[in-house]
Amino acid sequence: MATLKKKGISSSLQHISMQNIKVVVRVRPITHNEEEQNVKNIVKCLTHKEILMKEKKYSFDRVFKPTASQIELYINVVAPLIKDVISGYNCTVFAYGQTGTGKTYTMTGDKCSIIKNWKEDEDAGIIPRAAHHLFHELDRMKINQYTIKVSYIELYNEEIRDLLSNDENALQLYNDSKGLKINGLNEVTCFNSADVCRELQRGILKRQVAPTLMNHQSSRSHTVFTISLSTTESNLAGEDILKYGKINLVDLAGSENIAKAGCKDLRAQELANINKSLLTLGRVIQSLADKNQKHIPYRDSKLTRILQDSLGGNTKTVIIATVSPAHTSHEETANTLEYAMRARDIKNTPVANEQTSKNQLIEELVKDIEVLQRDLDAAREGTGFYVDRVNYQRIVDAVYAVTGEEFTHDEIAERKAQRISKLEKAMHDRIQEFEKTVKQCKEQREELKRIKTEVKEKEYLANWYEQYSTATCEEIQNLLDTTQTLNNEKEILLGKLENMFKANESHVTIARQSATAVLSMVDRNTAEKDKTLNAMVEAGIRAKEKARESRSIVQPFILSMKNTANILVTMSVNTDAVQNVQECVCKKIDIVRKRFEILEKMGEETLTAIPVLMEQHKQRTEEFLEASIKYCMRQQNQVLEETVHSTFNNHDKRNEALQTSMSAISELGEEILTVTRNLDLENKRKFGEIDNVIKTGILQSCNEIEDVLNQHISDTIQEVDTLIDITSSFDDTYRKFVEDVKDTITKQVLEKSVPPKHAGDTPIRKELRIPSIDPTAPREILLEKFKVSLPETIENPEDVIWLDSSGEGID
Ligand SMILES: Nc1ncnc2c1ncn2[C@@H]1O[C@H](COP(=O)(O)OP(=O)(O)OP(=O)(O)O)[C@@H](O)[C@H]1O
Repeated sequence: MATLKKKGISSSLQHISMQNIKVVVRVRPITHNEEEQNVKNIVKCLTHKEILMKEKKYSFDRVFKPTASQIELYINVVAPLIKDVISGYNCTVFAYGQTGTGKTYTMTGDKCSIIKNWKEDEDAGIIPRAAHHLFHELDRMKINQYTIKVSYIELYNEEIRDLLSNDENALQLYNDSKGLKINGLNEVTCFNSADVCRELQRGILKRQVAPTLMNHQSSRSHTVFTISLSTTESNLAGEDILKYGKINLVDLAGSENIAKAGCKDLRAQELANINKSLLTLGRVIQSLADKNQKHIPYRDSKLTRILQDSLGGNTKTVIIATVSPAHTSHEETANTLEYAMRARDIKNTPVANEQTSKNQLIEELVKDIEVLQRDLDAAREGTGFYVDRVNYQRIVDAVYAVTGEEFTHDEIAERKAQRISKLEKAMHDRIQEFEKTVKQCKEQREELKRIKTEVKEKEYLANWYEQYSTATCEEIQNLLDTTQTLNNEKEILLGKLENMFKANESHVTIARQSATAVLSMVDRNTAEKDKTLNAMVEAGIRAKEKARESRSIVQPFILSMKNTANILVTMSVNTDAVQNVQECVCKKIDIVRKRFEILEKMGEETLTAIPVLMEQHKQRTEEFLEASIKYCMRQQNQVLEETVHSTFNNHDKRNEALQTSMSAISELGEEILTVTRNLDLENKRKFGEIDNVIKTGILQSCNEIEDVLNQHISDTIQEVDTLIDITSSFDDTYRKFVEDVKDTITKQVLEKSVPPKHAGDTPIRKELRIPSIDPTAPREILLEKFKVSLPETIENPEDVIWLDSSGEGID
């Protein structure tokens, strides 16, 4: 609801002064039509305050020549009012004049477009410019808390229509304790000047216009565009103070006579109504100007009721009288100027609206609610329309205060009846509206029911989808977890594989080093063995040489003995000679004894040397064994196995060589034995011959020599046999050692190089090479027979790759 009356006066705070309404005249330029019709200019602007028409001079607050721009008029007439509005004043600007003189042009401008700056746009009228100026000024003054609302009404045929509402029904005027109000008026909040312009454009489109002879788009109605401002500021006490101000921008319909305007029939009736409002306005102005006149006929027209406060009230008012300079409009121009001159005498008492604090406002609203509550209670208790007695008295007092008239009870009753019938009509309309609404509600309820069912279905589906998506998400999560686990396991396995590869690589390196070490040790050992064997062979050779030496020693002796025997045979009779021979034999025997002593010593040396050699060999063998086992512990993989295998092959070759050597030694021993035996036989034979020759004396010596020789030879033979046994036992020990080493290496290698078995792994099949084999022979029997050759226990024949001697598979 728009309040058109002052809320009250705070006399202690406000400076009250009477001031005349400001009246300005604007003369429009001669139009093209008028130029073509050779219309004469009868209006002359003498100064910026005086105008001359037909030798009559008129003075106004300001005169605007035809060449005056829109902005010039705005700055001089309206701009000062914007600051007043912000200060809490109500202001009104009228455009009054004959049709086609530029009222609408002045108020809104021809295009009525949204302007960017109130100082710049050439064609903009007062309303768009004022809107921009107001927002600009609030901004400049740094007032942040404000609300701007606009309303736009049209007064047409004495009916008020809301140009910002879609409702075509006429609005009712009424008075309440705070003044005149328009029931149901739409007030639109605007946040910038563009919003204001948009609302103005919307209203203009609804405005009643019709072509007349004088204006092809003549405004047939009076319009009031109101911009209301409320600001909130804190006072010194820190209290929020609300300030209100507004500006009414009034574009009146043209003031012309019916004949000139060229209106007929309905238009004539329309014009009569327009003129009624304007005539009442004229009378109100006349009455206000006449200081003796007490009754001001505001109530004679709605226009004057609405503008009551702007004419002789508390508002700051400016009237812009628009005139045509054409001689053809002489009469209307004179009327307008006269009209305007009279208006100059109207005195207003501009007072800023009372500033209310928020608390006051709340109190007022509470009071309003109480009033309404009382009316409501009264209405509930009886039939028809009831007003609370207190409220009724207030209404009567308010009417008296506004009109200055006191009504009789009959008048009041009549007015009340009128009002009641109006209210009943309104109620009837409301009931119809209510029924319509109920029907709509029912339809909407049905629709709501349908929507609810739909929503339930959708909810069910949504739940289902949610559950399904949750389950799917869980499954996906599980899959992701599984994938992650697999990835982790894969990573671990890859790591293990990598470690295995690295370990294998290092195993291969170690195995190669070990193999090299083993080979070198085997080589060393073989060299030692060769050395020992050589020493033994040398010992044998030396024994053989000793035997040969013995033989060479014995042979001359035997020859000597033979010669002696011959001598004895030939000279047996000569005792002296025999005696000499005996002496000589004795000497020879001494020599032989000495020689045998040497021989014996040599044999002893040989016997002493052999245990030393054996001990050395044993020691070296133990060292070798120890070192070999130590190295063999590091054997790790297949490469080593192959290496060892090849090593064993080489070793077998060495064994063969050893065997050959042993055979040679054995043969040598045999040879020595044979030679010794032959020597023995030869000796026996010789001694037999000597025995035959030497019958006494010498025979005993010869027997002794023979015994000594036999003993020596048998000792030598025994030594050689012992040597052979030792060699043979050494050979066995060596073979056993090699076998042990082989077993240990194989065991270690297999233990280390066989990768850990996993479930699902393909069993590793060992290669088993059988030299001569019947391919059809049962594998179990073959495995049983040859499993001793395998490095590890294998129960299943399927785990073995069967190869023949050439390495070809026989599976
Ligand atoms: N001061 C001016 N400068 C230029 N053109 C003007 C001026 N005043 C009026 N006009 C032009 O005159 C024509 C009529 O003006 P406008 O419609 O504003 O008259 P009006 O007084 O509002 O008429 P009505 O009362 O019939 O609505 C328009 O085309 C307008 O552009």
